[in-house]
Amino acid sequence: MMLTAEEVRHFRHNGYLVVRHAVPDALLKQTRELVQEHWSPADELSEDGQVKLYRMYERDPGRMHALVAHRGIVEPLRDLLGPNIVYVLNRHNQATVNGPGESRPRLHRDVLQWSRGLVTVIVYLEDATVDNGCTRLVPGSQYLPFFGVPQPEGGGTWMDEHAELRDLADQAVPVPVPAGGILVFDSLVFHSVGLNRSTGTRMSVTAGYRSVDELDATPDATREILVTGELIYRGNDRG
Ligand SMILES: O=C(O)CCC(=O)C(=O)O
Ligand SMILES: [Fe+2]
Repeated sequence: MMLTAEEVRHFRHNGYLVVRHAVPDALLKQTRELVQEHWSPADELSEDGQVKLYRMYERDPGRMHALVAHRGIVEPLRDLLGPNIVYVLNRHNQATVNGPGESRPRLHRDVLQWSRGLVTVIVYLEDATVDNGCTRLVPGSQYLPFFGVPQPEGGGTWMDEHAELRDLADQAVPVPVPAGGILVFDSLVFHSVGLNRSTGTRMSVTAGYRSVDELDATPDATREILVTGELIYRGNDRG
């Protein structure tokens, strides 16, 4: 075990966990350079006001694999998800540049429901502080019921579209994480980027992981990358 039983319980109960010093400086620098090669300050802003560069793995499989399969990330994930884990290419797989004053934060979930679960990992390439718009989240909100309404372009669920959830918006807490640290959360936790009141950027990579699906006999290699263990199949339809 890399995480303690208390940390695992914290993740399950509150829905998130911060792991400091997960990514070493050289890998952090290499990833920052990669993002800088693909980012232009003129890039269009996302719904919540950030520049988001999607399909990062496809843009540079070598450097992205080095990051998303790095043991500083995968080892804590093993304690949460078991020994067989895939990185998904079709949710997140993105670099984010949260620029000064740009964001219009909206709390949301990254997936619709728990039985098709996902874990979101945000790797901070620069310090994420209260001032420059660190991620905010509502602890324990992974246990709230299903709030469907799929978005037109896929993605999760916006809290502000559900009147029943309005009072919870005030319960979001900021989670500062120094560069090289990661925030791991149950993708059902309501969260958002924070407003950047500083003069600099807050650069990060957002990644989605899940356990290998023991009932999927034909994993789609074009949409998931094994990062540890093996692609097991345990369906009892094999005669
Ligand atoms: O960058 C952040 O702090 C949050 C990003 C996020 O929620 C997302 O990309 O889905
Ligand atoms: Fe999100």
